[in-house]
Amino acid sequence: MENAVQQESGTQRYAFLGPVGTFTEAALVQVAPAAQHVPMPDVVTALDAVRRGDAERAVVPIENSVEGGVSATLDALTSGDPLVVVGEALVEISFALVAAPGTRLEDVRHVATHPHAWAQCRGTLARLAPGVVHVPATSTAAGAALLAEHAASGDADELGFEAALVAAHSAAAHGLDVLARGVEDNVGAVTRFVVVARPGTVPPRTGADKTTLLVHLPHNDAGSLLTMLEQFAARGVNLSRIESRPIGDALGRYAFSIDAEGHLADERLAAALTGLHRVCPFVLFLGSYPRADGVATAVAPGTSDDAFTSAQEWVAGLRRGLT
Ligand SMILES: O=C(O)C(=O)Cc1ccccc1
Repeated sequence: MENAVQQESGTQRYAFLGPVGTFTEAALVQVAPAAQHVPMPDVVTALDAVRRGDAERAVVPIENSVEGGVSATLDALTSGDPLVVVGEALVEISFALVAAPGTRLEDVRHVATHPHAWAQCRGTLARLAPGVVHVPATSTAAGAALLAEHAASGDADELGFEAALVAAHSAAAHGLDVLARGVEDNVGAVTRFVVVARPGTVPPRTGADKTTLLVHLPHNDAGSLLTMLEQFAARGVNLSRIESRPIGDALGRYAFSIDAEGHLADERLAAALTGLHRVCPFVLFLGSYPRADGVATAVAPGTSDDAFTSAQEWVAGLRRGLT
């Protein structure tokens, strides 16, 4: 079976946040090593490639243990033609500082990298190279690629940065000098990546699944957040992530991006969804998929599939006049 999946992914095109050497590529290698890997310049372009049918899947970062949610991904997933999450991968994150051959640490005043990479290394870099300034890049590897290109053509001075922060595992591959390794502020940080597809079939339930949703609050008064959360709590559904994103039409209007433990096929999760549908003006189902850590969903007493179906049968019986 695994071979069949592998073979199938071997013929599939997976768009990812490129270029080669990003953490996202490392996540893609975990989930579909045999697939065709198609680097994209940013998350929006990677997701749009799936929307257009130019790729079957996209792999993009969604959350990390230091900086929290990746807003660009959360927003791009939920605007435009529908997409769903069909899988996830976890990558341990460690960074290296690279520069054109011959550059000394004391020459480094500006460092190009992805904003999430900068946020995870700024403390260490401030100690290593006091006064150093961040130059935003679309990815870690994109900054390094520019450095390598300009070093080769001898016009590195025009670039506006002297170094790049890259994934430690690919530091050697850029053809640059490694000035420092392990420059992250938090050792053991992890980033979570999602595999995204066009809506269609939902991956089968494994017993260790997550469901991703976007929800608008029922009404804007005291207790509206609680009303939404009660839909999960009353059915014993635990949340592994919840964060607010501005809806964008007016100040103070927020949507909630949520990961719930469980699968659409779980009765307790289905019951939570029906509750949300009743009380919230907008609920977007963004997929049920196996958890990367394989941790089985905890089932509180009275929230198993059997408990839900026997309760439904009892009510059905009452309606038929049985007592
Ligand atoms: O830029 C990359 O290499 C990415 O894959 C995005 C990213 C950046 C920083 C931490 C985790 C993922």
